[in-house]
Amino acid sequence: MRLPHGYDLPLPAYQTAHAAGADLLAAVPDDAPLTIAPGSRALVPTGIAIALPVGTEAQVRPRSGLAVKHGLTVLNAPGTIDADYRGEVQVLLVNHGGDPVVVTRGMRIAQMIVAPVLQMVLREVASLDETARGAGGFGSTGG
Ligand SMILES: O=c1ccn([C@H]2C[C@H](O)[C@@H](COP(=O)(O)OP(=O)(O)OP(=O)(O)O)O2)c(=O)[nH]1
Repeated sequence: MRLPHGYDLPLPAYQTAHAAGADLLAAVPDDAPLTIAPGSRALVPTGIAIALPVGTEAQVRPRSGLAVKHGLTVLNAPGTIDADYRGEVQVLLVNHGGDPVVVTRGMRIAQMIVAPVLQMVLREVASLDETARGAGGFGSTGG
């Protein structure tokens, strides 16, 4: 689904045949680009909402090019889009560079990866002795 302010933008797309992530576009207004000052963060709209298959998530990850060129990355990377979330996908950008970064409409700001999810079913035990391994770690096998 495209939200009203995202209508004229292309949908996120894979840039190569086997790319893991589809690039997310900034859906800031044409006449109101967003300037992110050094050390600041901004929640950037993408104009899209998605319905993921049950048993999957989408991860919002940084684009390496923006990180190396501008110090721009995703603050909460990887951002988690839950399968039952139906709101707008947003990208929390942070500017770790020394110069302000201007985010314009349609700029490829991050990438979205769909991945499988397993939910835990936790079972409480009274003691670690009930488990085959116990608490051994940090070289306990002699390595
Ligand atoms: O980078 C992100 C991360 C999350 N979300 C949306 C989708 C996700 O399903 C929802 C909640 O995210 P999360 O569980 O990480 O946030 P929370 O702080 O635990 O919020 P909530 O209390 O709403 O679960 O916000 C985004 O649009 N972009």
